[in-house]
Amino acid sequence: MVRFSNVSKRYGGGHLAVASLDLDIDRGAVTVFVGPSGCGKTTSLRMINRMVEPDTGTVLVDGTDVSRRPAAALRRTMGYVMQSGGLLPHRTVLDNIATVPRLNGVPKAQARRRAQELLDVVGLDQELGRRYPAQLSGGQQQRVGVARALAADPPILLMDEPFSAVDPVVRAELQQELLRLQRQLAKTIVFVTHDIDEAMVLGDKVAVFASGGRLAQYAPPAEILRAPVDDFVAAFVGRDRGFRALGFESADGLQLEPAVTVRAGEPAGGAGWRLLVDDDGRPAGWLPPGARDRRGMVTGGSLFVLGSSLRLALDSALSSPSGKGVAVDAAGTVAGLVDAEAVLRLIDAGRTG
Ligand SMILES: Nc1ncnc2c1ncn2[C@@H]1O[C@H](COP(=O)(O)OP(=O)(O)OP(=O)(O)O)[C@@H](O)[C@H]1O
Repeated sequence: MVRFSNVSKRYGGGHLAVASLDLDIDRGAVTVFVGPSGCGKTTSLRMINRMVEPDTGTVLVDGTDVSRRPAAALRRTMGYVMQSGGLLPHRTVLDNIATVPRLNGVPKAQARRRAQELLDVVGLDQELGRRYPAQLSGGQQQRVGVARALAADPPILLMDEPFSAVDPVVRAELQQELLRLQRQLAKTIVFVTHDIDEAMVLGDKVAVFASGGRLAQYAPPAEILRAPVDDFVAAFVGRDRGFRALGFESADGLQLEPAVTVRAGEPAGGAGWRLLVDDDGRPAGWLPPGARDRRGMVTGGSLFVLGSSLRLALDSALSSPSGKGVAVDAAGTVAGLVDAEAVLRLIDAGRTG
């Protein structure tokens, strides 16, 4: 889809911003460029839509050298979302979203109707369409930026640190929204960030750049966590990478223990830890040894939803007051208990088997 072939760039006699980059970006997937500040991520991204021209090498989109296409026409085939949102302050939200379709000659009423639909797509209230960008929160502005990039239905979306100016909670929401959208739209997305966690959440593949514009590793996130190619990548992906890598491991095959449950209102017999459940069989909390009724109940501990990762399975056990994680099915009903050692045994079996 997008291919960098031996691409280099140096600005005004300085250091190499991008050094002999060879990279194939998969169609319909999210590719994340990640790395410390100044390592050439934005420069590489901007070479795709000719906002920056390479000194040597070629960037191909669908087999065509982008330098052979007029820059303005090329850019209209690619959505572009940037950190600041880049919205036009004197235009309403709807008119901002309709910008590219209007440039492409779509009549005003039709472009506005499409813009209205896109508000829904990115999870914004219809009523916000009449406002101006300054009357929106940072997270809302970023959603408008995504809607605007999608307006002409381009096959490629270029996103340059689009979520870095919003707080961590909104940022996590926007990441999940983007993944949801991508499941429906299957665009080719190139996403720049300096946040390795964001890269791991979003990327089907992650390109880790090092200083001097060198591509250090290009692989799916699980592989980068499991097998960083060198000390730079290992340091960049962080200390708890072993634990985070479990987030990409399936928990299928994990043996659950039967749960000793007590329904609210029933006598709480038994000696050890007992799990209190509501009338629908959903977990309410734990009764410690000796506790007779729900006045002695302790809550806390994450739930392990069946089908999710080993990371969540282990976390449910480690965070549980009883030391056993609570596994639930999709309806939230208790399915059994997770023992940390069972998780470790499964990891071990994967290593040796
Ligand atoms: N227009 C420019 N003129 C001169 N030097 C530039 C220009 N744009 C970028 N550079 C330099 O090129 C190098 C790569 O910059 P680039 O913005 O691509 O890095 P980045 O990895 O995206 O960094 P950041 O995460 O800080 O945005 C840096 O050393 C930067 O100072």
